[in-house]
Amino acid sequence: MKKLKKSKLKENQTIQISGSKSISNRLLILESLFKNIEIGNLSNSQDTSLLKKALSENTEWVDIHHAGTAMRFLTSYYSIQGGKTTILTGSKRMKERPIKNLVTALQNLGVEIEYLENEGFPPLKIKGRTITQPKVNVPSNISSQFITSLLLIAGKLENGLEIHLVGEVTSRSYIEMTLNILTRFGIKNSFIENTIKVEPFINHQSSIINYEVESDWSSASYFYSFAVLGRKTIHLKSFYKESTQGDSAIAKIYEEFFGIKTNFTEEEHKLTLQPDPNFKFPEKIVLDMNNCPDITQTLCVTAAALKIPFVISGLGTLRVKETDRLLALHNELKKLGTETEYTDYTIKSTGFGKAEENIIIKTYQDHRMAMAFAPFCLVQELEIEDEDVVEKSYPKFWEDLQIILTENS
Ligand SMILES: O=C(O)C1=C[C@@H](OP(=O)(O)O)[C@@H](O)[C@H](O)C1
Ligand SMILES: C=C(OP(=O)(O)O)C(=O)O
Repeated sequence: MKKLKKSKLKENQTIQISGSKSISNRLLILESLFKNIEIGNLSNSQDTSLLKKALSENTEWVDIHHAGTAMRFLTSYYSIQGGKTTILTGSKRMKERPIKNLVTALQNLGVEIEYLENEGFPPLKIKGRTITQPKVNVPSNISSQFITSLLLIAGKLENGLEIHLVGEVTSRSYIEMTLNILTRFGIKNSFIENTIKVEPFINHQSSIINYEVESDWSSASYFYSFAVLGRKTIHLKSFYKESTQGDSAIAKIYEEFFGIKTNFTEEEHKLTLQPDPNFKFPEKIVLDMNNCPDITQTLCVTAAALKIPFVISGLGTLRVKETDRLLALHNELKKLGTETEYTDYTIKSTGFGKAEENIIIKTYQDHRMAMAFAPFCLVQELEIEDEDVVEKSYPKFWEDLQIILTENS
C-alpha cells in the first residue's frame, strides 16, 4: 500500500525518465535477429528485462509474466527459430489476453503453433521453421502488437513479407513506430493503404547501428497531470521534438485542454512543462485516443480532478490490456467523485460529486492505474493499493515523485 499525503508540487524540478519500453522491446528483437545495434538509454522496465532475459537464455520454456509486447513479439521470433520448439507462457492475466489473430497468421505462413490451454490464448507451443510464403492477411482491430510482431521478423524472411491489414487499424502509431525503426535499421518497407511490405534484409552484418532510445512518453504523461494539478513547471529528460511515440500526443492534448505549454530544449533533449496561469479550462473534453491508448487513464484522472466532463472514444483495446481498464477506471473514478458510463470503445463522465474521505485506489495489477491516480494527491490524500505494480514500466516512479512533491504541512 502506498500512502500519498496531500502534497504540493515543487517548482522547476527535473526528472530523468528511462527509455521507451516500446522502442526498447523492438530493438531487442531486432538485435537478436540481426546483431548489430548499440542501444543507449534502454528501458529499465520489468517488461524489457523479461524480454532481454528470454532472448539471452534461449530456453525451451519461457514465462513472460505480464509483458504484452514481449509475449506477442516472441511468438513470431520463436516461429522462425528453425528446429527449436518453445513453450511461451505468461501470467494469469496474459492467459486472458488475445493472441489468435497473430497465431493464425503465423499458422497460415506455415508455422506449427498449438494452444496448450484455451484456444486463442497463451500458453503456446511453437515449432520454429523457415517461412518462405511472402503474403499474409491479419485482422488489425484487436492489437497492433500482432502486426509489429510480424514486421520485426519480416526482414529475416528470404522473401520478405507483405501484410494485408484487415478491418480497422487500431493503435496505428505503434505500427508506424515499428516501420520507422526498420527504416533506421536499413530494412526497406512501405505502408500504402492497408498493405505493408517489408523487403528481405541482406547486408545486415555490415555495420553497427547506434540507437539512442528516446525516453518513455507514456511515463511522461503522469508528470503532465502533476503539472496541471500542481500548477508548477516540471522538466523531463531525454526527449526529442520529433517523437516516434504516439503517446507524445500528450503534449498537444494537455496544451489544448489544460493549458500546459511544452518547450523543447534541443541540446539537452529536455521538455519543459509550463502551466499557463491565465488558461481557462474547457467546458468539455471530446477526444479519440485510438492512437495513444496508454495515456487514457492519465487524462481521465486529470479531467476528474478538475471536474471537467469528458467523452473519450477509440478505446477498443482497453478491455484486453493488463486489466479491463474501462471497468477499472469506472470503479476507481467513482472514489474521486466522478461517475462514468462506458461501452467497449468509449468512456464518458456522467456527473461529478464529492470525493470519498478515505480514498483507496485499487490497482488491478495494472501499473497505469497506480501512476494515473497518483497526481490526485495534489487535491486530496489517497492510498494506492499495490505500489509494486509500477515496476512493469516505470520502476523508479515513487522515487521520482519524491523529487517533485513536498507534503502540505
Ligand atoms: O507495440 C507496442 O509497443 C504497444 C502497442 C499498444 O498495444 P495495442 O496495439 O494492443 O493497443 C500499447 O497499448 C502497448 O502498451 C505497447
Ligand atoms: C498495454 C501495455 O503494455 P503491454 O500490452 O505490452 O502489456 C501498457 O504498458 O500500457
